[in-house]
Amino acid sequence: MASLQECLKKHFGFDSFRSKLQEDVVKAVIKGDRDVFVCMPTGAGKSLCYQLPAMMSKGITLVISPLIALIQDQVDHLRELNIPACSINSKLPAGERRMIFADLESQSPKLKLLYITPEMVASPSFQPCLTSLCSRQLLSLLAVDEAHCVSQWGHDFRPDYLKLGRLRKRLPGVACVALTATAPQKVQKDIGDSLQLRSVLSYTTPVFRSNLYYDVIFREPLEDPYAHLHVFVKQALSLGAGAKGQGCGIVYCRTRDNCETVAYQLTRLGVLSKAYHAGLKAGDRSEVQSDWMQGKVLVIVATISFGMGVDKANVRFVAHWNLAKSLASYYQESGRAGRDGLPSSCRTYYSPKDKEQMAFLIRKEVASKQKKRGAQKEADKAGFTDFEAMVSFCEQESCRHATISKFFGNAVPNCSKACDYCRDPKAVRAQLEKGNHLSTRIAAAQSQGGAFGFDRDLYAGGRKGYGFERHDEEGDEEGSGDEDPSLRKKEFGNLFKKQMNLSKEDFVLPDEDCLLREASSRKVPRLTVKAREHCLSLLQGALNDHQGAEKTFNGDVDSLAVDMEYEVFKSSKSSNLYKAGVLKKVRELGGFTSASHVYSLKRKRVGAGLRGSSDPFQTARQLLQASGGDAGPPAGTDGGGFYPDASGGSRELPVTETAARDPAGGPSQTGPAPSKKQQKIQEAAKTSRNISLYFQKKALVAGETEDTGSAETERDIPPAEADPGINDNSGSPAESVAVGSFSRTDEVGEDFRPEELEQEQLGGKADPDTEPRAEYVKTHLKMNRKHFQLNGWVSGAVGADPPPPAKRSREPPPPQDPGSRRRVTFNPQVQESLLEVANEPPKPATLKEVADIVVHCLDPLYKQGKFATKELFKSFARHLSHLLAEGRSRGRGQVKAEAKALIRKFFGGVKRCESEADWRLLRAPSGASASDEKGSNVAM
Ligand SMILES: Nc1ncnc2c1ncn2[C@@H]1O[C@H](COP(=O)(O)OP(=O)(O)OP(=O)(O)O)[C@@H](O)[C@H]1O
Ligand SMILES: [Zn+2]
Repeated sequence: MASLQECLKKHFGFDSFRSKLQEDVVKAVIKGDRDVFVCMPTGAGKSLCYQLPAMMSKGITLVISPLIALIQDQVDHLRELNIPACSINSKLPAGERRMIFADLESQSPKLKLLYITPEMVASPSFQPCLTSLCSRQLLSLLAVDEAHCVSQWGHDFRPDYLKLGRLRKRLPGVACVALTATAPQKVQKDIGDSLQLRSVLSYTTPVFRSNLYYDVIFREPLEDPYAHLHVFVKQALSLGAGAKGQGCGIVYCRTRDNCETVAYQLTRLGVLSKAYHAGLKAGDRSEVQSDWMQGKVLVIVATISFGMGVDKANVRFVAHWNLAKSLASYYQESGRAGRDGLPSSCRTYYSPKDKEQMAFLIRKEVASKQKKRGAQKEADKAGFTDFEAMVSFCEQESCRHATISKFFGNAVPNCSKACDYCRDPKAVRAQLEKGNHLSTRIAAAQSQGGAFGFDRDLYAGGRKGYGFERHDEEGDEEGSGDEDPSLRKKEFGNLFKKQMNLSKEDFVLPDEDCLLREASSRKVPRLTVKAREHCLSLLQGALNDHQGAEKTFNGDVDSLAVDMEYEVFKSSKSSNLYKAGVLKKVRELGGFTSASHVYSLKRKRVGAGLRGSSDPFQTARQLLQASGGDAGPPAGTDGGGFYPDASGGSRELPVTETAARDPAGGPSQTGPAPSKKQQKIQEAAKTSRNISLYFQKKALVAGETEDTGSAETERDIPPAEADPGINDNSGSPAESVAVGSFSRTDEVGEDFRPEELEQEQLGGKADPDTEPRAEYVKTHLKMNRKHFQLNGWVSGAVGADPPPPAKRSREPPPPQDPGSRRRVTFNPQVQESLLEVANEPPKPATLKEVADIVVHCLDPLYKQGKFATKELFKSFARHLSHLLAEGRSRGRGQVKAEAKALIRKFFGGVKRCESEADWRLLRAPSGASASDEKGSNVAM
């Protein structure tokens, strides 16, 4: 029999093991007399720990992996190496499936590795196969990848992983290897218990990485946080005067908007940075990633969706602009720095507001988990405790490395001034004291419950614990389409009536964990905390339904709810006004939509990820027909310099006693290049033709060329045939806007917004380009009409025939023009409220709104041929929007005036825009009104 080394070379093309630890694990697994637990960082080569033994054993290795996409990566990779690997999954065409089963049932199956999800392994259809393999002793090893998913304490808990315990019982003679990159102590214990690991050999890499310098900066007290970040980036990348600079960096943000803004600001300050998030088209995303990988872009500003599988050695810093959701994830994300072993920095910008928002999101996530699987208190605490650990990391006066090591059950390391506390404890204290109001709150909260007042009983109570039932989420759960909208209206109305009947003295102070801003303010007469919380939950639900795309945590959208509520609260003088304001926002977001809308989004979302993609397992046929391919020797990977301190060792301890783990771990995704299927997933999530697309990539740098993939973005805009009114600007880069604009003024009323179309797209709307287009438009119109009717909870016109369409205009309606809402007969009280809203000082325009305005203003000029290319038009629109949105709060009217003024100014200087350099000198308006501007050579 060939030696271990020979097999390593023959099958995988590696000359040696990546580390002693890897070699030890492989040997232990091959020996097979004990179960093995492996905790090694991402990219350290865990897969080989079962793949090599699989190739050296007689039978088949069953690999459990949580995601089809991850499985596909692995299977693809193995096939490239000419290794017989396959997966059985629900997406497999019947023919392929039959062939795989036939092979498994044959006397000597060709397959060596069979990848399967925990759901599939527990499914009745797989049982006969499993039994047959067992009874013929053809199962040589059970490998459980991403084993932390088994733990309710782990952030990626997957209930189906719990079924593996039962599976284990059915395979008494088969050794098991459990692998993870993320395992705090209690997770390790769970893994051992749940998988019923026996006499476990534990192999782990210590978490401490001496080359990483950790620090925490309180963001709020900073005068100019972006400038602060910029200084940090320059230092980390050695970009000082005269210095050549080295390496690159990652800034993590929670929201897409933050990504865009931070990237813009850093670029503006001189460090070329690009945003990376799920709102970008797949092509743009891989371009950004590849530019960053190649060093063309120094800083990637990303949501957490970036980084899995990215294996770049010279990341000199990882900064968190927003708080990570747990210490485990923070460690994992920050651990992407310094993989070459050179000194690197990990910084968190901490903000109490961030903390509140994150707590809010976690609570929401927990509530939704509870809704799905019933109360599981222990599990639900995990999110909070892990988050509390993250907060403590930021707020404690102690060594950051020590905090991390303890969290993962390691001994306290010798930090040697590799953190801000060990370097300068006084400065850390001073910073904490500066955030004094914060500490006071924490102290109060801690005296009641956990840090931040996470009253566990309350959380365990789920949505009820939140104060009252949140019907806004019920429809989603049922997905049945038979939800009665009047219930919502009634609930809302009753609540208000009840709350408003309370006397002043009845004002109930907010709970400690109340997320409302200025929660105890009595500014609005008769508006109670409870009513505000209810409104917050409505906004939150609407935002979630509206946005829906970024799956990782979905934090992006939900966190806005708190701000939105506060915005309405701040600007409301009466509770009626407040109520109208909230409803308006909910409606704008497409809230109170019919359950059928909710259903359609759900369906599409599933479709986006899993349906309609080219079958990733097509090559199974070839494989089983032994055509194999001629992959030749595998691409070797240089293993050098990876985690210089990644030493570890085997200890003959039960997992429960193990102290250990990884640097930089995380849910795995092998290979940096996104797989075909992942690209499919990304693509489905991308196709936003909303105006926000104009902002979703680069373009922040003057002189930078624009990708032409935008044509793709627009290809699936519903065509004009559905209604001639849509047609009037076909071919224009702003056609997406036109669809929305048309719709607003069409019979469905002014509520049909381009954002809704975007939502459909982001939510993975069943390919509009395969759906008959007229049907597509019709569906939207119908849906919107229903939504509008539901919104008309005070309307006498619900169900009434729509009046003839208003004159079509390509301009959006004035933002708060009550007259434009002609279709619904409002209850006078609310009508009055809306009028009051209209008289309120203008709301500050969001970047999206600014963009919308800018494109509307620019579109005619594009049509007049004032831009050499469509890309220039878009790039200019982005630039202008950022200029106008930059740090200033003005209403839409003012923004529009300023936009027009700037455009006039610009075209006062150039006849036709030929290059990005043309607008290099264009500056944000300094309060000059449109009428002040002169010299325009364009009519607007
Ligand atoms: N002995 C080795 N020599 C060189 N390269 C290796 C060796 N073992 C593994 N690798 C390579 O290291 C890379 C990372 O390996 P792998 O994907 O198994 O990491 P992992 O620990 O499973 O990470 P994750 O946590 O993402 O699952 C792969 O490209 C793999 O081919
Ligand atoms: Zn320290």
